[in-house]
Amino acid sequence: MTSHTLNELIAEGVRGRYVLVRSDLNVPLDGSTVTDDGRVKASLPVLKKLSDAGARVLVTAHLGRPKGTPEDKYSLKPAVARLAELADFPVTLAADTVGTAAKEAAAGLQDGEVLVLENVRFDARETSKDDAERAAFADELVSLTGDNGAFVDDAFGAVHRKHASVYDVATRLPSYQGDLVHTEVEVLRKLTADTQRPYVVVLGGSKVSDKLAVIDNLLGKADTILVGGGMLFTFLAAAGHKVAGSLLEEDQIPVVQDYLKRASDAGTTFVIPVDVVVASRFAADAENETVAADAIEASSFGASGIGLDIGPESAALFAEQIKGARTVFWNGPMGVFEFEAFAAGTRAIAQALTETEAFTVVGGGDSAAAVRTLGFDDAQFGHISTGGGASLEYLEGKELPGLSVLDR
Ligand SMILES: Nc1ncnc2c1ncn2[C@@H]1O[C@H](COP(=O)(O)OP(=O)(O)O)[C@@H](O)[C@H]1O
Ligand SMILES: O=C(OP(=O)(O)O)[C@H](O)COP(=O)(O)O
Repeated sequence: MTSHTLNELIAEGVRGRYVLVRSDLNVPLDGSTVTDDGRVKASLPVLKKLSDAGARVLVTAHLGRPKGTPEDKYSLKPAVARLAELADFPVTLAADTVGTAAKEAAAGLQDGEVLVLENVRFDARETSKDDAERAAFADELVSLTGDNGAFVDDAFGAVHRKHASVYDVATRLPSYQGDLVHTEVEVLRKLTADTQRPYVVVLGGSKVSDKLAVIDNLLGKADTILVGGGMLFTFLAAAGHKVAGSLLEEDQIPVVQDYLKRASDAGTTFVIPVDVVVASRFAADAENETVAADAIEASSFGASGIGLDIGPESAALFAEQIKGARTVFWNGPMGVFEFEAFAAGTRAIAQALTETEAFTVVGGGDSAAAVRTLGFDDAQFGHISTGGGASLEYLEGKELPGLSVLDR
């Protein structure tokens, strides 16, 4: 199956037409400062193409995980300010998503102008499991496009989400694949069609249950899974160890125990950290010490210690696996890399990826941000993907709602 492309839409003619574009502007922020603008830069080419062709562009995007109601800290303002700085075409942000402000701004849009609607997740219907609720929100988004609108999905990072702005709008408008989605899918398609072994998957980050879910389908596909970041504590707990105040999803312990049981039959080896950097509290200047992974509660911080990075022995163990691999996929920082004291594990893994002969893919908003803020260059990796969860689910072989809905 194939999707229609942005170039086809442009060839059809878009001057004066409203084109709804789903972009991924979910950038990491420090207050209102964008700490990595990778996703903004990646979203720019499609918006420019449409603007140059004279379309009236309406952009939908999310930031963070607000609870279905407006919250200033999840406003798209910083991301859109950065977009406007980088763009050589007019970009503005509507004060709401489908309310009076958005309607008025959309109605006044001129050819070649880009209007970003406020965070779609400020409306609970965006992520609702109820089809009718999502449909009602999608109808409101689509109504902003008049009677000759089109939809372009360029938000690769969100193609695994069956959300109104990703999925439902595509069932209502002529829909096209954006160039970013196209490029990302091409790289991952080649990777899955011809995976060179050993195939090592490195998992970390803080979206623990999301990432644990993908392991199910990676068993048997990956030769080795290196477990770091927030999810490592659920693995340690599954092995019977205490993890003090570290990030733990207790309800996931049986899931992990099941994975550990099935792993050897499936031909997949898990490598779990042997040491952990434990902090007195979640802060950049927290006291910290490195302890054995099975003795987190024996650190001087006792039951209140929080594991914020993998230790140096674990990093060396992981680096060795990466060096012996022929394909490496990495999603999720090994620790809280935003704090220098807890960035060493992530830095060591990034370094190992730059030194291996393997084809390397780094996926995820924060993972991409980590390699850049730690001083690495995009060119040192095979591919830096804007989507972590999305690329993992693609590699699992799962059908992604945001992609299949574009298939004709
Ligand atoms: N041990 C840990 N405890 C808490 N948070 C962690 C830990 N290790 C990593 N993180 C956090 O995980 C976040 C990134 O997670 P995630 O969103 O899953 O990654 P990505 O965006 O690359 O998919 C980072 O902000 C990092 O600080
Ligand atoms: O940041 C994102 O995904 P990622 O952390 O898996 O790379 C995407 O913007 C999707 O966000 P979501 O995981 O809140 O749906």
